[in-house]
Amino acid sequence: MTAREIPFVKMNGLGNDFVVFDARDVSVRLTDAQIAAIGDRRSGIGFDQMIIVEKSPLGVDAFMRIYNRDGGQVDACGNATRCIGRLLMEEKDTDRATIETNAGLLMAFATGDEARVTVDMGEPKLEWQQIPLAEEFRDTRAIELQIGPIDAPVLHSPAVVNMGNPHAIFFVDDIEAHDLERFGPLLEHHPVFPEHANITLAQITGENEIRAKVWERGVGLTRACGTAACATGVAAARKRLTGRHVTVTLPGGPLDIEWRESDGHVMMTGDTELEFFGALDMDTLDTGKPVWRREEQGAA
Ligand SMILES: N[C@@H](CCC[C@H](N)C(=O)O)C(=O)O
Repeated sequence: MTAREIPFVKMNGLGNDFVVFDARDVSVRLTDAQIAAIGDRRSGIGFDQMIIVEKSPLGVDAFMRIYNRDGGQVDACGNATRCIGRLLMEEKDTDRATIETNAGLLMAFATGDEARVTVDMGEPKLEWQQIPLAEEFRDTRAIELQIGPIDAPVLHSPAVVNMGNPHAIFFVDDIEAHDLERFGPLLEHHPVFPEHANITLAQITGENEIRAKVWERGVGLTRACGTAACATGVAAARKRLTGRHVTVTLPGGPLDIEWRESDGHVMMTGDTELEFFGALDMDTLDTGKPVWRREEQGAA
């Protein structure tokens, strides 16, 4: 490793993938353009989110900073929380870790299978100001949207939930019958969402079984979105479409979501994958084609 290289780990949760930098002992500061260059799947390393692990100001195991592929910083990422929880638990050789985020403190728990991690994602926020929405809606189980170019009436009344980030969930009969790639960007930027929103299509497929696909704010279609799965579980239970313990199956695989009765917290359990270790040449970041390499010995 040369002086200007920084190590990274490539991980994913159900195919929602991350480049993770450890900035606990070195400073990693990147511009929006540099983040977008690293995230580009053709000319960079490629990721849905970039994660920077920092020292926790509150003194817990670590602080997790999250960036979408467009370079925007966001407060929550469920799949990354499981991945970083796994890294921290392996590092400390313990069965739990506490992660500070801009959305609060999150706890990760080992399950006995090193790749499978449970995370306490905290309580969902359900008031219109907390989503946030631009205008008052008393009942966030279904809000009426005015959307010109989208013709299907079913796509006008999503449930909205904040899981540390804003989500709109449209319950439909068949998630394949709607072109999420076409209307995802319109809904993400709808004026009712002043901070934009992650857009989910959800289909009830059985008792406590949901299929979903997600257009992520700042990214686009992803293989999975952990906070969207949590928000979908909460919304389905609030609408009495399911109970409080569901399996949400995304294109990348299933997540077990339980909205606990005892304290209102959302528990999420699912797989993580450590893809490879690598090193990034910091001197090439502004060329638009960052140079990086895999570390052979790290491959898992
Ligand atoms: N993939 C994530 C969510 C990442 C942030 C999201 N795109 C946003 O802008 O809020 C997850 O697994 O939760």
